[in-house]
Parts: sequence; C-alpha cells; structure tokens
Amino acid sequence: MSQDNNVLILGARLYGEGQPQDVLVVGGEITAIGTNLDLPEDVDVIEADGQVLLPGFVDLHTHLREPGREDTETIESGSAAAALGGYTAVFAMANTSPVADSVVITDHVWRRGQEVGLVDVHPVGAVTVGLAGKQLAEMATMAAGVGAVKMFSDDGHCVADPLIMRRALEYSSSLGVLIAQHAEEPRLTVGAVAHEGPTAARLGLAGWPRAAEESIVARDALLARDAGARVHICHASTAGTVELVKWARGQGIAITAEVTPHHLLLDDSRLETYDGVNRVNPPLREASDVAALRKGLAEGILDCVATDHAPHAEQDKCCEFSAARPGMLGLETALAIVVQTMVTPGLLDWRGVARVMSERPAEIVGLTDQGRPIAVGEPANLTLVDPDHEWTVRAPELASLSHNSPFDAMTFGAKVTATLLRGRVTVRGGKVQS
Ligand SMILES: NC(=O)N[C@@H](CC(=O)O)C(=O)O
Ligand SMILES: [Zn+2]
Ligand SMILES: [Zn+2]
Repeated sequence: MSQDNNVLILGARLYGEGQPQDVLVVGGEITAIGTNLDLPEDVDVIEADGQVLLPGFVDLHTHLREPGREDTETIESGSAAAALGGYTAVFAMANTSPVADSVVITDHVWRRGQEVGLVDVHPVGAVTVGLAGKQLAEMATMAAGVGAVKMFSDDGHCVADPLIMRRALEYSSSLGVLIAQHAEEPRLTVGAVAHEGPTAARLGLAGWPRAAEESIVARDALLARDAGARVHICHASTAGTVELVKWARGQGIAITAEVTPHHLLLDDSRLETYDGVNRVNPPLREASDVAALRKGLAEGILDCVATDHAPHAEQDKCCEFSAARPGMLGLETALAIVVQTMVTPGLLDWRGVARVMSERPAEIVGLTDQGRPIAVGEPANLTLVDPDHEWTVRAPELASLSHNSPFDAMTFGAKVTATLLRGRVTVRGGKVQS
C-alpha cells in the first residue's frame, strides 16, 4: 500500500462509542468522518463492521536488538510485531550492542525504522556512556541528530549514582527531553531473580525486594523536584510505587509512570514451574501489587501502558531459572491484555484505552503527530480493534524473531485487525502489509 492511497474505513465505532461511522483518509490525513461520504475515485476500503477505532498506539518502552543481537530481533521484525500490535510509534531502548550512546547509533535506528516503514521507531539515547553509570552521554548531540532523540534511558540498568542522575535531570530540562528511569537500587538486588516474598522463599530463588524499586522512585521524585525537571518511571511493578507517584504528583513534582501488560496480568505464582520465560525485571510481583497497578492505571496515577518488549534467544531463556535472561515479548499481545485486565473488569472504557496506549505516552515524550484525536485534519495514525475476537497466542507464530512470550497458549478476547501509519495500511485483517 503506498502512502498516497486513499483509504475508507467503513463502519467503525470511534473510541467504541455511538453509531458506526466512515472515516476517509486522503494523503495521510483524515479528510472526512460521517456516513455516505463523497468518495474519491480510487479508494481502498477496510470493512470495519462496527469494530473499535482508536488513535495508533505509542510504546515508550521497546527493546529491538539491532544493532548487536539481530538473531533475536531486528528493527524490521520488531516493526512488524509493533504494527500487528496496533502501534504507530515505538521507542527503541538504548541497551543494544553497541549501546545507543552516540548520534551514529540513534540516527541509524531512526533511519532504518523509516526505511522499513511499518512504524516510527524513535531511538532512545543512553543517559550514560556505555550504560556504565559513570559519565553522561552526549545527550544534546543525539537530540540534535536526524533521530531527534526525545527520551534518554539507561534501561536494563538503573542510573544509580544520585549525582549522575541529578546532573542528567538538570541537563534534560534544559534540552527539553525526558529521562526514563529503570528504578532498581543495585545494592538491594545483587543476585536477585524473583520478587522477594513467600513464593521466592519457598522456591529457593534470590529475592528482589519492593524497596529496591521504591527507594529509587522516591529519590528520583525528589531529585526531579529540586532540578525542576520531569522524570518518567519505567515498568512500575509495586503497590508502593503507585503510592509514591501519587504522593509526588500531589507535591507538584513532574513525575510520570508506565506499567507493562505482564505486570497487569501475571503474578509470581507463575514461578512454580521454574520456567525461564517468567523471569523479567522488575520481577512479577504478588496479586496485591497486580491489583494496585490496575487501580493506579484506572485512576491515572500510572499514566500509560508500555510493553517493555524484550526478545531473547531460546538458549538464553530455556535454561535454569536463575541463568535465564530477564525479559518478555509484549508488542503483539499488549492490547489483548489491556482489554482483559482493564476493559472487561470495567476499570477502563475505550476512551481510557486510547488515553493509556496512545494519548498519554505521546504527550509524555512530546510526540506531536501521535496520540491525536480522531478528527478531520489530523494525521491518520489509527488502530482498528475487534473487541469480540477470540484468539489464542502461539508464540512461534508471532512476528518477533524470538518466542519468549509468557502468554503462549493463552486465549484472549480482543485483537488488533488493522493499523494505519500516516494513512499507509501497515496491517489489515491481522496481517502485515509490506
Ligand atoms: N525487562 C527486562 O527484564 N529486560 C530488559 C531490560 C529492562 O527492561 O530492564 C531487556 O533488555 O531484556
Ligand atoms: Zn528496565
Ligand atoms: Zn526495558
């Protein structure tokens, strides 16, 4: 499908509300919404059949493994996974090999994503050189590059040194960019592979206490306050983190936070089998944390859902639990899980899904062409969701080059059926259009 195609989405319920409407897209923009529209001659029709039309999803936290581990994911395969998941923009984390701590790498990631053309792949720059936590990376140069880096993170590692974090926050506010923190006090997680609690104790697994996350969330909230900067918390996983973010907001601190689909759905009871697919950072917590994360997301204390899509090779996952690399696939299953954990129980309506999957992430990172209203004159970044489509996840059939999905064999009730990136149909009938 070329960018110049005219597309008619026939009979979609915008934000899942009201009567079905037709949405006409010309030249990458929405040009008309209604029924019995005047149509141009050449128009490619997508039969929506009353499905839910949402603004294209934005993922603030994706790991594509290019450069360095192209055997586990490439910008191309990850873009396909993203489009299938309904994403029109993703932020590719900096923990590649080499690390994305220079403009050469960040520009490459952006350019390669544009070449593939399925989703905007925005590079995340490293906060510190080599993610080593010692010396600030050249943030300004990366921000000024073609990749126009808007977010910096040492994700995979915590910026643990409070002085380095303070400098990064000060620097980020003068550059107008976002620092995203992987909140993990490393002194509290030496050797940790699982949530510190009764399950890990019984299974003999070394525990990662909630305080390892929460102490950094609290510290960084205070550092952001003093620097007059914004800070974003990656993959919030505990009830205490929700409380701290709420407290900090109440103080007027510019803190935002994301939660992953896996932390919304799974808890540490999954570890009983010692299957490495369940190892992730931060670890799966307890059912009470899962409930608090859902409630925090419903109330807007947690701003958005971010996948932390983390592909890993079979040999790095199918091994002893404590040797398995942490991380789970997320892009292709995120919407289904948000529907199951938030929409079905009545915690979010479809407007809420648009907020947490598209509008808030775009706002947080300052993307002006994403998370926009579905309205005439707006860029046609759109996702069509079938809210009554039962499907079973088959990990080997996912577009990702890796298969480490903890959701394998699970059945969900909703699915992305079509995605449009600036009017270009990237997914149709649940299949990537190349
Ligand atoms: N989440 C994970 O368990 N792993 C991530 C790194 C990270 O997000 O911390 C990865 O890169 O594999
Ligand atoms: Zn992380
Ligand atoms: Zn991550």
